Amino acid sequence: MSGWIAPAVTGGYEPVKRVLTIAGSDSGGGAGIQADLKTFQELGVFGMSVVTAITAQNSLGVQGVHPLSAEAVAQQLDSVLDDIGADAIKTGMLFSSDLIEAICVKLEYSRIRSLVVDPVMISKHGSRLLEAQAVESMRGQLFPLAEVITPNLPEACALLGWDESELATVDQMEAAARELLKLGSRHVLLKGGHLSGSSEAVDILLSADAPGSPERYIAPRMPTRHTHGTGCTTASALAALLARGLDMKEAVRQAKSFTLAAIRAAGPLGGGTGSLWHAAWRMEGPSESSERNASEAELAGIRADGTD
Ligand SMILES: Nc1ncnc2c1ncn2[C@@H]1O[C@H](COP(=O)(O)OP(=O)(O)OP(=O)(O)O)[C@@H](O)[C@H]1O
Ligand SMILES: Cc1ncc(CO)c(N)n1
Repeated sequence: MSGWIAPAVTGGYEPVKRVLTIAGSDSGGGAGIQADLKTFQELGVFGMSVVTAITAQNSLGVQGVHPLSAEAVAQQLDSVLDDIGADAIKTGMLFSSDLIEAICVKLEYSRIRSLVVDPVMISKHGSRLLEAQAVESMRGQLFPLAEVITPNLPEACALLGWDESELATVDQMEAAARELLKLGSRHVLLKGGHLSGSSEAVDILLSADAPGSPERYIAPRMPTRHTHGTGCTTASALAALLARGLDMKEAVRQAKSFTLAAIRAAGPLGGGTGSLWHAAWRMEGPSESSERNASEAELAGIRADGTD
């Protein structure tokens, strides 16, 4: 709690929540730190950033990756956590085991409860954003600290050692979520954006409190190629909403809805995969209402099915 009361996106005044992203910079502005900070601002929390790597990146791909030293990352973390503090933290591109180890030392010490780990590995264009040998550090050291991990399908396969053909249906997604939960996080949100041949975008939430009861979140799949930054946006929205005190199921519902609105409004910036428009949710809800209630306004189109 920051002790700072400010105008809230939901109307009225609220204590300001502090949310930190630990991630890579995307020069094109669509993913990484840039997507995270835009999302935080839209969802009414105070955004902060610890940069792990600079990428030279645009809609066509990743042209360069320049990691920072573990010392530079640890120093940024100290600067933020020793003074300002954080109500939630989201991690994205962490690049190497050296960086993961340095980050885990600080996170263990800070005892942050709402840690959202987006296990970023490979960009949509196929560039490595996490060294292959760092996958083990992520699984073994970072996941047990996480409130929730948010892998996409290729990341889930890499984490479990599965072939992608073994993760091609929603039932297989539920089986994968059960295996991912064994890696030590309190929740798993397995994102189905990469599930081909489906008219729906289905995500699975599984909680350690109810490991036999997966929850399906179902949205219409937007027929667009402009999806750069969907994963970063979902995970940072989740961190912002958890910081604001929503429970996990409601936070997932609203994070998915926020991302869906941003995908719907995404456009052709550059010659390749365009980026999301993070301000879109403002236009989709009943903006005439001063009691702007995201759980109704932003949820048009999202279904949550308990499948116990
Ligand atoms: N075309 C689409 N229409 C609707 N929702 C989508 C679409 N593509 C992805 N999503 C949703 O966006 C969210 C992010 O999922 P996705 O699997 O794309 O993440 P990702 O692969 O990690 O993204 P990134 O490219 O940033 O790494 C999920 O909730 C997913 O269901
Ligand atoms: C810096 C960065 N983080 C995450 C992603 C998601 O793939 C990306 N493309 N770039």
